[in-house]
Formats: sequence, structure tokens, C-alpha cells
Amino acid sequence: MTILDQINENKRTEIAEAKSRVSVEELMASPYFKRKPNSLKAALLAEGASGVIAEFKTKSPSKGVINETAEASEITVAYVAAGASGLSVLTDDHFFGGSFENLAKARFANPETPILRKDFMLDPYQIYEARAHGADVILLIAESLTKELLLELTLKAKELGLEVLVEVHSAEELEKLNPQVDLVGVNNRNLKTFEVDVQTSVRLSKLIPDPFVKISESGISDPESIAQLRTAGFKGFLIGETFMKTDDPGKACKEFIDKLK
Ligand SMILES: O=C(O)c1ccccc1NCC(=O)[C@H](O)[C@H](O)COP(=O)(O)O
Repeated sequence: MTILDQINENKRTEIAEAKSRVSVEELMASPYFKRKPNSLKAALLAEGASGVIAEFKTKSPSKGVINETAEASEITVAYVAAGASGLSVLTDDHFFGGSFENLAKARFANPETPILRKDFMLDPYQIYEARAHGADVILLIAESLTKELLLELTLKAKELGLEVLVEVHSAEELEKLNPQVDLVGVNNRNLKTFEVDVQTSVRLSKLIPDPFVKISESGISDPESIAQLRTAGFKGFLIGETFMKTDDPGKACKEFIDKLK
């Protein structure tokens, strides 16, 4: 069983529990349902954008504990002040130490910044959750979903005003895309071996149709690789561990972005 299989199995149990505790109607009563979501696509395409989507991530299956003391409001505010174009906040607790509390803190502290709810989405219910907790974008991992379910979840997200980032790791997974998808992310991390290789993004970039805004995800640790990714057409760069493993993630993010100028 791969780590993604394990995560998805656990997620199905969590979704069933969440549904028994909180109804869709209750989620829709959240004040966040009334706010207009921020566009990650627009932020990444804006003139002079760094393209950095800075992630709040405290542990992971590949690295274990990354940062035990991090506080979501403080770090996400520092990321935005550093010039990040968007934020990503893990909400999976079991494998990543994430929470809706962290998402809500990031939302409250950064009202104008697009925020990705980073989780493992398998059910339309989770899209209501994302909207109810202030997210602007959801992630759909192509490997976990059939083409039909990916379309169903995409349409639900669009109906609720959210943007959709589809994550791929191989050329075959690109066949699951549909025209409603906003952003395509290439995961540089092989989820079977945990190896990271930024060249995965470069290789797949040529196969991603033009209308999709391209994001390179995972294992980005040096500003030099951004130049190569930009040349390959990437507008977004999802970076977590490189910042979060330091004593001062906001400072690390600022130093990284300053080197892009
Ligand atoms: O990070 C992991 O170990 C991981 C394992 C299994 C599934 C997903 C995983 N990561 C989720 C992510 O998408 C990353 O947090 C994100 O791309 C940032 O990556 P990094 O900059 O390498 O922290």
C-alpha cells in the first residue's frame, strides 16, 4: 500500500466522521460562504509576481516533524510580507499536523491573499468544508481520482466559487484534466519513493496545454531552479519544507524571494 493509499484510506474514515458531525447546511451557514474568494490564478499572472506559494506545513510523511513551534498567523503574515503570491495551508492532521484552525488563522490574518486548502480531496463534502473555512483554492490529486470524480469535484468547486489546482506526476494523469480546471501542478515528489526532482516539472511542462496556469510543487530549495522553471512556463512555485524547516520561515521566504529579483 503506497503512502497515498494510506492517506486516502484514513481520509475516507475522517470524511464519514465529519459528515456525521457537521451537515452541509451547517457548513454553508459559515460567514466565509458570503466572502468573494481571492484568485490564485490572477495573483500568479500579475505583473512582477514572485509566483511563490508559501506553505504552512509542520510535519510530513517524508520528513517527519519539520517545525514543532510554528504558529500559522505569524508565519503566513511573514510569508505575505516577504512577497509570496499565495499561501498553502495543510488541513490534514494525521499525516501533516494540519488543521482547519490553521487555515482559519491564515485566512483571518491575510484577507487579500489567495489560500490553497492543501488536503486530500475525495468527496464534494470537503469542498464545502474548504469554502466554510475561508479557502480560495482546492487541490485535486489526479492519481487519487478517476477522470469522472475529478470532473465532479471540479464542477462543485467552481459552483462554490473556488479555483481548482490539479496535481499530476505523470503524462498519463494529464488525460484526466478538464477545461474547468484553473491550475495544473506538477509534483516533483514521487509519492512512492519520496524522491524529489525538479526536472519532473520541466519534462511535463511541454505536455500541459496552454490555458492552464502551471505550478511546480515540492522539493524546490534553491532560487536558481526558479529561472529554469519560469523558462519552462511555470508561474507558480509551491514551497513548504525549505522555509518551514528554518528557525524563521518568514525570513527564509524573504531571502528566497529577494534572490528572484
Ligand atoms: O511532503 C510529503 O512528504 C508528502 C507525502 C505524501 C503526500 C504529499 C506530500 N506532500 C504534500 C505536498 O504537496 C507538499 O507539502 C508541497 O508540495 C510542498 O512540498 P515541499 O516544498 O517539498 O515541502
